Amino acid sequence: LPTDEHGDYNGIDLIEWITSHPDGMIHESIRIGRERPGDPTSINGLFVKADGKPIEKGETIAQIPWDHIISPGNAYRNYKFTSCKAIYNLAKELRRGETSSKAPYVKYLLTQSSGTMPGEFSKAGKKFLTKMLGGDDLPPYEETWKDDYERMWLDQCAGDESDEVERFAYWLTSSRDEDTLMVPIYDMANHSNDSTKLNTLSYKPREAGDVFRFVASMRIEPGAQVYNSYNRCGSCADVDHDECETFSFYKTPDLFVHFGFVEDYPQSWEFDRTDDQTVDEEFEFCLEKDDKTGELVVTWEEDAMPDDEDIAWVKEHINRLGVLEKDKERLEENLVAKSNDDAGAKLMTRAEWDSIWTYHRALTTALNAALQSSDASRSDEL
Ligand SMILES: C[S@@+](CC[C@H](N)C(=O)[O-])C[C@H]1O[C@@H](n2cnc3c(N)ncnc32)[C@H](O)[C@@H]1O
Repeated sequence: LPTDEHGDYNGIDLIEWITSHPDGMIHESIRIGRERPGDPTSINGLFVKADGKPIEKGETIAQIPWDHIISPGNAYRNYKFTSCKAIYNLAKELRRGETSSKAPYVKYLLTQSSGTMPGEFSKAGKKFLTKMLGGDDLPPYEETWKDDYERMWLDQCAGDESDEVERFAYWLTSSRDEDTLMVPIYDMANHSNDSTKLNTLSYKPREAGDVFRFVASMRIEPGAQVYNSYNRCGSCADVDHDECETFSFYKTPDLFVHFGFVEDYPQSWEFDRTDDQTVDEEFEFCLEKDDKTGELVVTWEEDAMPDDEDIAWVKEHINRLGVLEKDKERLEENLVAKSNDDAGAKLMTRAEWDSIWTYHRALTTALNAALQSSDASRSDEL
């Protein structure tokens, strides 16, 4: 793959391929690469060149022709969110590799690592995540993550369990597609819902054959990162409906399931104390960080405040998560494989371990913030 002076992928081949099509366009100020060029620990994404012109509000960042998108073909409908055909088509292109008509994109996709989503974890990783969640007590709830691949791909799409390319394609679409479309360049934008950072809007093709457009929703300064929202217009978003062309109601735990990372603030949480569907036991809130004080602020969904039983349950989980953390060193010794090849039924990879503990921190923080906020509003009522 083409690289910059630091040896980081720079997407020049992708940009040339897209702009060589009459309908293709990439803003001249766009840079593909690492957040901190040359630092392999920093994330890959889309940026405005430090020495480039700003991208003005309303300007097109990227326009991707239909032929350059991996899609379900004529079966595409812009209101459909899943498609077996799309995943089969992606697997077909991945197999073609260099000979694919979409080779610059396919070659980049083939460099992506697998195993980052909880549903892809080793048996030991899944088991420990389940333990951390108190069985099926805390989100993400098991039915949303544990057997996703088996239910969605093997059962619903009649996928082949022994086909590693199909498996890779399935997980790639989980973390990169936009409602059944794999869209080059656009899929390099990382996620943020921070209103000072989220700087784009996206417009899907109305029908097969149309282009995909990615547009600046505010001026983006040289050096800044271009962000997309992976759960735009969800419950914590306070946005104009015109901005909900692409949308999702995923909450923070769902992003962890589908993308393998814990989003920064603002976050959205929903806890369901019982699995009895006939009783309304959920409580849900948005969690934001106050820019000035740095304090966390909880905003409760209307009619979704916790009651006394919920609060006792929250305390129990905070306590349980704390006890687990005290045992971290011993658990690490017993559960983390020295090399990824040793991961399996008994041992998990280092990356799985780290990811589970990042999520543990996020859960503990969210539960503590909920507890404090509920205590504060109760004492206000007295
Ligand atoms: C659509 S891709 C975005 C581009 C990707 N970073 C790349 O290198 O090609 C989605 C993946 O990027 C990563 N990602 C996106 N936004 C992130 C964020 N705010 N924090 C951490 N990782 C993020 C996650 O691994 C996610 O599964």
